[in-house]
Formats: sequence, structure tokens, C-alpha cells
Amino acid sequence: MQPEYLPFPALLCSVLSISRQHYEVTLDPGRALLSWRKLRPRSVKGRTRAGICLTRVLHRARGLAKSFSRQITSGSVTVPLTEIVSVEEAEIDGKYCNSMKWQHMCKPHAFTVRYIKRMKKHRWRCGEVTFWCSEEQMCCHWLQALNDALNQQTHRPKHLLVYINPYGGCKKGKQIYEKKVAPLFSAAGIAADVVVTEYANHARDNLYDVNLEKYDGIVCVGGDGMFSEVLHGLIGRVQKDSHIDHNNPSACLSRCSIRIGIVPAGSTDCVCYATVGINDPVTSALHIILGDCQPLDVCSIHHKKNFLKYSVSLLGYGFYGDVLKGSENNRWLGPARYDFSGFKTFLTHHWYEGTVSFQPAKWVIGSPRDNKPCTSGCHVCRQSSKQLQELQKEQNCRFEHSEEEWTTIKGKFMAINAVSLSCACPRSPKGLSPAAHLADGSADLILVRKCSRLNFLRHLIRHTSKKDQFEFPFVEVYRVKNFQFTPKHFEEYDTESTDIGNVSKKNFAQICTDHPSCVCSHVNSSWNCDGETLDQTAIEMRVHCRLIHLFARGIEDAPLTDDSNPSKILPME
Ligand SMILES: CCCCCCCCCCCCC/C=C/[C@@H](O)[C@H](COP(=O)(O)O)NC(=O)CCCCCCCCCCCCCCC
Ligand SMILES: Nc1ncnc2c1ncn2[C@@H]1O[C@H](COP(=O)(O)OP(=O)(O)O)[C@@H](O)[C@H]1O
Ligand SMILES: [Ca+2]
Repeated sequence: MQPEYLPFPALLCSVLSISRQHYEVTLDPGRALLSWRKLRPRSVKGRTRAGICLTRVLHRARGLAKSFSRQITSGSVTVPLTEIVSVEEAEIDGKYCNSMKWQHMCKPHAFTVRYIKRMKKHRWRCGEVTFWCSEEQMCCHWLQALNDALNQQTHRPKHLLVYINPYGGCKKGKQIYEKKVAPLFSAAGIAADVVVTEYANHARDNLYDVNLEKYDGIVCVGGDGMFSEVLHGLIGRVQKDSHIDHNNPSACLSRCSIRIGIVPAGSTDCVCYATVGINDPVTSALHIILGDCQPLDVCSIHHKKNFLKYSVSLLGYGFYGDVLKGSENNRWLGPARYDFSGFKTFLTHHWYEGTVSFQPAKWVIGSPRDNKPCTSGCHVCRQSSKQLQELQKEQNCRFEHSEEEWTTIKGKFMAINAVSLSCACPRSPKGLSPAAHLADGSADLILVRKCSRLNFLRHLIRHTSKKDQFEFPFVEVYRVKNFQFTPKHFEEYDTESTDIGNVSKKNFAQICTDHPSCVCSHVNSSWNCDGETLDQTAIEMRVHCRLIHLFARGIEDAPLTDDSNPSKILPME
């Protein structure tokens, strides 16, 4: 039975000073809150003759916590302990020491608390407040109590492995890390081993050798391509350690428990944007420091029995495949290479023939057009993944191989896109599939059939507004657990050869030489897999529910404060 009065955790309440004004400061470990409210001079007098300090360690934690929360109304600030970034003894600023206020004291004692401040559009910043105490003992007492509270948050990382791509996006990865992220990590007491990559796939290869047990997380500084590299290194490493053959398309992959943090410094940054709500390095660093955890679906892509790649953002054939191909020679343009290539690709207006087959994700409780985006602590993800787990248990793992209900669509397509998250990014803040879910075990398969240039433009423009981009007769969207694609010309030239892709490419080259005026070079597009071109066009894809975890929490429903009013943090109740 629960005792009525608990000796611990104890409420700590003192009158401390902030910028020479008196505040009642309360640490309530029971409710995991730190709050402070300004006191009127009269109430300060009533509390302490010295006018500066009074510590009350209140043992009646529960009842008194309630009465305190009622007192603290407007003008007060309340910060959940889970949102405190760091607590440290304050650096004493000369201007305070020399001020009249403190001259009578031999040594002022103060501590600084850094905490999360929510700004507009899911941006986080670090708020800072310095509390002044009249006695050293009181300062130590507060520091001890706050640090104890932080130490209880065992999900926070202590040691990170950081990979920086110095060439991603605008080539500012190193600078972003050093100026914006490293100081926050060090303030939060996080040790980081930093690797600045020297070549493509350096991070991926390194992850096969590194002692992962030393680390609480991996951070990548770069774009979606860099994240993909780290993802391949980590998933590959975990499968290798668990003796799982990734070439088997129906293998049940081992989940990766170590979390990945993304500090955005790339061209698209859609994984970061879609999981945090913004591509802002400081916001990402703060999510990492707090030890957020967001499970994420990952798609595996195979050609026959050969593993090709994993994908978490966009797996796109046709338009986005061509945009990527066209952008590769213009890397020097930085992020603008995609817009330039996008414009050119739009003008060329190619369509491609092929067959798409897929199995619907029957367990999901959402649908791609239900207008219910994935949010922090998403109920759809929780419920859907739970139902998937039950289904898998029921069918005794045969579920993944079941042959039931394949839907086959043969046609001419402008674009075939599969996304396991929304793909929201600065270019399209709601993304390619606004209601896709981060961790429901499904992907949204979007088919854009051959249409006029004007119609395709209308569809593209919808990605930049709130209007439904699927509301066209030539666009279809399905929530799937897997799909297969075979280009038409792959079928025609399919042979029993083991290297079918090469054979068909060879045949096309032949045809094109024979008919120089034809458009054979455009019969097939290529797949854009998270910003990398796949070698094969005939592929199969499968979603792995919650295969990895990120230092993120999904997109919070509504920001609680805005830039103009950062001091009102949270209502008390
Ligand atoms: C008319 C304006 C239409 C704007 C349509 C914007 C849709 C944007 C959807 C973006 C989805 C992004 C999915 C993420 C993919 C990334 O994994 C991947 C790799 O990223 P990384 O380089 O950071 O490593 N990024 C990409 O493949 C880049 C895709 C970007 C596509 C931009 C397309 C711009 C299209 C412009 C068409 C202009 C038509 C104008 C006609 C007058
Ligand atoms: N040191 C390096 N030199 C060259 N390429 C690298 C290096 N480090 C990483 N890469 C590769 O650069 C590609 C693009 O990186 P990314 O950070 O996603 O930038 P962007 O968003 O501009 O494409 C990734 O595929 C990654 O493998
Ligand atoms: Ca998903």
C-alpha cells in the first residue's frame, strides 16, 4: 500500500533571484517539474527576513505539489525536468559582482539551467536562466537536486559517435557541427567521438568495425544520402552480428536498438524534416540531448535474390529517378541541382511502361487519404504496429510470405513513388504522402499515370499547398506492405541469364544504335533510392516495421509558444 506521506522525492522550494528579482523556485521531483514565479516584494518579506532565501524541503510531496501548482498561475514558467538540457554552476559575470546588490556578499552563488524553448514551426532553442542563491550551501543543494533529477533520465545519451559529411548540401557540415552542435553536447555532458568522412561510404564501412557497445547513439551530420550511409552501416552490422542473410528478401531482420541522430546539413533533409518537423541543426541537437526515441520503418529493396539497398525516404521511379540522374553532374550547384534538374525533367515529360504488383497493409488503421498525419506519440503507428505484431504471431511468421491478395497494375507511368514516411521537406512541407506514418509497418505507393504536362504540373504544385495531390484521376495511392515492379522492356528481353539487367541493357543499346532517331534511351527510367540511383530497374520492396530508432519524437501537434512570447512555456495544468 502507498503511504500517505512519502519522505522522497521531496519538493524543494526556495526564494532565489533572477536578474535581481525575487522568485519562488520549486523543484517537484514527483511531477518532474521545475518552476519559478516572480514574487511581489510583500510576499518576499513575509517569507524571509533576510529577503533573499528560504529553503523548504517539503516532505508531504503529493498534497503540497498540488497546492503549489495552484499558486503558480500567469507569469510563471514551468519546465518539465525531461526538457532541461543542462544544469551547471554559473559563470560569475563581472557586472553582477560589482553591482551594489552583491557587494555586501563575499561570494555570490548561482547556477544556470538551460532548457527547451519552443519557437515557431517546430524549431527548438535553448533557453537559459541563472538562479542566484545567498549561500553556497543552498546553491550546492540545488545543483545536487537538479543533477540527481537529470541523472535519473537514463535514456539520455552520454557517449556518441558522430559522422560528418563535409561535402553535403552547402558543404557546411563541419562548421554546423562545430559551431552549433558541439557546444550544446559539451554543455549537456555528452562525450562525442567525431569522424569527418574522407570518401563516400566511409561512415558505412566504419560502422562494421567500430565497437558499438561504447556508444549510446550515432549521429550523422549531412543529408538524406549521409543518413542512408549510416543506416546501411548500422543495419548491415546488426544483421551480420545476428547471422541474418540480407540477400534473402523474406528474412526477418534484427532490429537496431542503438539510436541514430540526424543533424541536417544536406540538400533535401527529408528524414530529419519528417521526423522532427524542421531541418534545423540546433533543434536536432536538442532532441539528441534529451534522448528522444522515434521508431522508424525501413524498406528493403531486392533484385531477385540480391539485396540492393534500404530506403527510408523516397524510392522513386520515373520523375524522381530522372531528376536524380539529371542532377548528378551538377553537384557543384548544391541543393539547387535538384530544382534545375526538376525543371529540365519536367520539360522532357517522359512516361514509362511497366507492371506494379503489391500487397496491401491490412493491419493499418489509417489510409493515405484520411488526412491524419503522423504526430508525436502517434496512435495510428502504435495501434497498427500492435496489430501487425499480433498478425505475425497468429500466422507464425508465414505472414510475410503469404501469397494472398496481390494487386497487379500494368500501365504507363509518369512516376512510381514508394514512401514509408511523409517525405516532408522544405520544398514540400507536407511531403509526397502527407498522411504516411513513421512506424506503422507500411509504405504509401503512389502511382502517377501518363498524363498531360499541364496535369502533371498541377499534381506537382499541389505538393506545395494544402490541397490534396492525390485528387486527380491519373493519381492512385495505396498503403502497402510490399511491392514489385517490372519495366515492360525488362519483361520483353527477360532471359534465363543470371545477370538479366545487363542483358536487357545490352539489348537496348543495340536497338538504339540501330534506330538513332528513336527514343529508346527513355524506355526505362531508374530508381531514386534516398538520393542514390539503383543499378536495377526490376525490383521488389518490403517494409520492415520499426527496424531502426532515431533521436526524434515525431512532429508535435501544435507549438506551445511562439517567437514573440518565449517566456510563457507551459500552462501548469
Ligand atoms: C512547381 C513546384 C513543384 C515542387 C514539387 C516539389 C516536390 C518535392 C518532393 C520532394 C520529395 C523529397 C524526397 C526525398 C528524397 C531524398 O532522399 C533525396 C536525397 O536527398 P539528399 O540529396 O539530401 O541526400 N532527394 C531527392 O531525390 C531530391 C528530390 C527533389 C525533387 C525536387 C523536384 C523539384 C521539381 C521542380 C519541378 C519544376 C517544374 C516547373 C515547371 C514550370
Ligand atoms: N567525404 C566524402 N566525400 C565524398 N562523398 C561523401 C563523403 N562523405 C559522404 N559522402 C557521400 O555524399 C553523398 C551525399 O551526401 P549528403 O550528406 O546526403 O549530401 P546531399 O544532401 O547534398 O546529397 C552521400 O551519398 C554520401 O555517401
Ligand atoms: Ca510507414
